Amino acid sequence: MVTIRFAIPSKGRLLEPTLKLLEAAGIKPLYTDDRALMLPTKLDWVTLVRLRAEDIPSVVESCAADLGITGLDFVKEYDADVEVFEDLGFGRARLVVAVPESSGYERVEDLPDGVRVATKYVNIARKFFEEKGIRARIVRVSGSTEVMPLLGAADAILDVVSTGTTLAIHKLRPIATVMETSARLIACKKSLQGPKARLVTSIVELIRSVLEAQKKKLVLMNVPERLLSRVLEVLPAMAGPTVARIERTPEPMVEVMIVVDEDELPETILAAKERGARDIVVVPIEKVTR
Ligand SMILES: Nc1ncnc2c1ncn2[C@@H]1O[C@H](COP(=O)(O)OP(=O)(O)OP(=O)(O)O)[C@@H](O)[C@H]1O
Ligand SMILES: O=P(O)(O)OC[C@H]1O[C@H](OP(=O)(O)OP(=O)(O)O)[C@H](O)[C@@H]1O
Ligand SMILES: [Mg+2]
Repeated sequence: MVTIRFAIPSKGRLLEPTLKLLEAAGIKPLYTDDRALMLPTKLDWVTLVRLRAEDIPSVVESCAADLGITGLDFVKEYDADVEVFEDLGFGRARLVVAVPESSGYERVEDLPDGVRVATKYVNIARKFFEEKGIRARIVRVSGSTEVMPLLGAADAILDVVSTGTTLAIHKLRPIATVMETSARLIACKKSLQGPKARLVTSIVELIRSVLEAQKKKLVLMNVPERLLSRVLEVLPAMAGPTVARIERTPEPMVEVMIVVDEDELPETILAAKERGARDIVVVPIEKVTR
């Protein structure tokens, strides 16, 4: 039997949202065991492999795992030649260069040659400073980066920022954004051809169907039949809506059912209500398969 290996982060920020996404897509581990690094799933042709997020790009590049979920930052850091699919909507952050508030540096261009930059993104950092024409000395760390300037072990850092709290606590100020990152689904290019292609593609589709569903809601509303055409005017112009007659009401009523993008939801509901829709119910959608 052809089987697929799917690499997922073994810990940290990406772990929970990854498991939630996979579960929604129907890829659920048969059991949980913190020590087990390979986990069979309900789909007997998919095995999950638990790896450090930063090791996933190279493991997927070599096809040792066919698919993986990791941050775009690590794909870039390891310069992995993998297929990168869309944003999964979590693990969103920026990589920034930050300096001590007291340093007086305002821009990257102010940093002198020989500046010591602590980071775990050593390749991204080298490239960034090279392109800026600054001869930086990269100090490799594997965590706790923000404390390095306070210790005197570095003059600046290049690290992940989301709320900015960690920078602020350590009296650091961002002076440049190096890249935006978020969690991505990645695949080995060779697995997208050949005997595994159909299976790998079907997992990509399963995950896409969950992502697409997250952006949409099913909206149900009751509308007096005489106001129907006015309500329909303000509903998004996708395929549909479905209109069903409601039996045994004092005045003729219909139920209108439509799928609406989350972004358009508030205006759609308000406008429909203004034109006479009532009992508006919004229902989450699990999957959208086309
Ligand atoms: N504060 C944050 N907000 C959003 N995403 C983040 C944040 N910190 C890290 N990430 C992203 O999470 C992914 C995993 O990062 P990392 O390997 O540092 O693991 P972690 O979740 O921080 O756990 P640990 O550092 O304990 O190993 C990376 O792609 C990174 O960009
Ligand atoms: O801008 P903020 O919201 O403060 O987030 C940024 C922090 O988040 C990450 O650390 P994490 O919490 O993953 O801990 P770690 O240092 O163990 O990786 C990252 O390394 C930063 O330190
Ligand atoms: Mg971290």
